[in-house]
Amino acid sequence: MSTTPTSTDRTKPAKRLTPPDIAAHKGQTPLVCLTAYSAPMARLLDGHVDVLLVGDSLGMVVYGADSTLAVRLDTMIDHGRAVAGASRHACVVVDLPFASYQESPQQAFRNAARVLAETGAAAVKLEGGSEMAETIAFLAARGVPVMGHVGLTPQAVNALGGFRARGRDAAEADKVLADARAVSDAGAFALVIEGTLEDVAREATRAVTIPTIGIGAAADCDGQILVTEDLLGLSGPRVPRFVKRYADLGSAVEEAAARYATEVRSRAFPGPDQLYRKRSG
Ligand SMILES: Nc1nc(=O)c2c([nH]1)NC[C@@H]1CN(c3ccc(C(=O)N[C@@H](CCC(=O)O)C(=O)O)cc3)CN21
Ligand SMILES: CC(C)C(=O)C(=O)O
Ligand SMILES: [Mg+2]
Repeated sequence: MSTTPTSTDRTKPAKRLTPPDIAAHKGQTPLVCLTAYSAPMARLLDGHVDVLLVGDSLGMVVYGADSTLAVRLDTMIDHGRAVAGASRHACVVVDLPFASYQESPQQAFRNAARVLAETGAAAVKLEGGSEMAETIAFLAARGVPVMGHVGLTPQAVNALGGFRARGRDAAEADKVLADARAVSDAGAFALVIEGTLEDVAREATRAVTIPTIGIGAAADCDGQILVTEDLLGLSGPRVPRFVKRYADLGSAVEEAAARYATEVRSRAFPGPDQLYRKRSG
């Protein structure tokens, strides 16, 4: 008897979205993108998103640093492997961390190749515009799909003087537009535009041939991304303006911890169901 495969059929591998599938979304329905750093989160999000980004924001969100600068390539690879292994539908993209690609196209290729080979992810993301065009072309020509990232580039926090929105004056607006064009022309398959004035992000989206993925950018972008912990209420009281909270899991975690603490102290936990006892009778 033959059976019709359904989306819940786990006997066949699901067709995972590829970088070319993502690129084909230019001007189509918005791309849904979220960050994931762990296997359980990847499992929960995978059926709902097109892209899972293993972002170097994990340095701030998971490891508590005040910038992304100290994140190591090995850390990105460990988290990338967890996310790629626990997902089957989304296109998994891993951020190249600070100082793992800025030195030369050769350095970028060596480290991006490790990411693809050791994680199972399909693509890397790197920050920067015209100054990274040569590197993006070098990787793209050698089998490494690249997602770009312009506007507010957190790895340049020291050069930018803080996590502040870009494109506020004419010179900055021109720079973001030129960067977006350079990344697209260099052969990136998609482009994150972060923390950029709405008009500028909208114009950049019109100016490039690849999908733009906004975060604090514009609803007109070809997709949107947020840090998952931010929208779940798990990343602290102060979040960037561009975050919308869709749940308050922080409060749920605190309430669960408080109930557990009460039950341990009163010896209500563990109860009979949580203990190994000889069968009676
Ligand atoms: N949890 C988290 N969410 C993020 O979106 C995120 C990270 N971490 N870490 C890496 C980068 C850093 N990002 C940030 C961090 C802070 C602001 C921020 O505080 N912005 C202020 C405006 C500051 C100003 O203009 O002076 C804001 O109110 O949005 C923005 C982006 C975005 N990325
Ligand atoms: C916020 C996204 C775009 C990112 O680069 C990250 O999570 O590191
Ligand atoms: Mg990042």
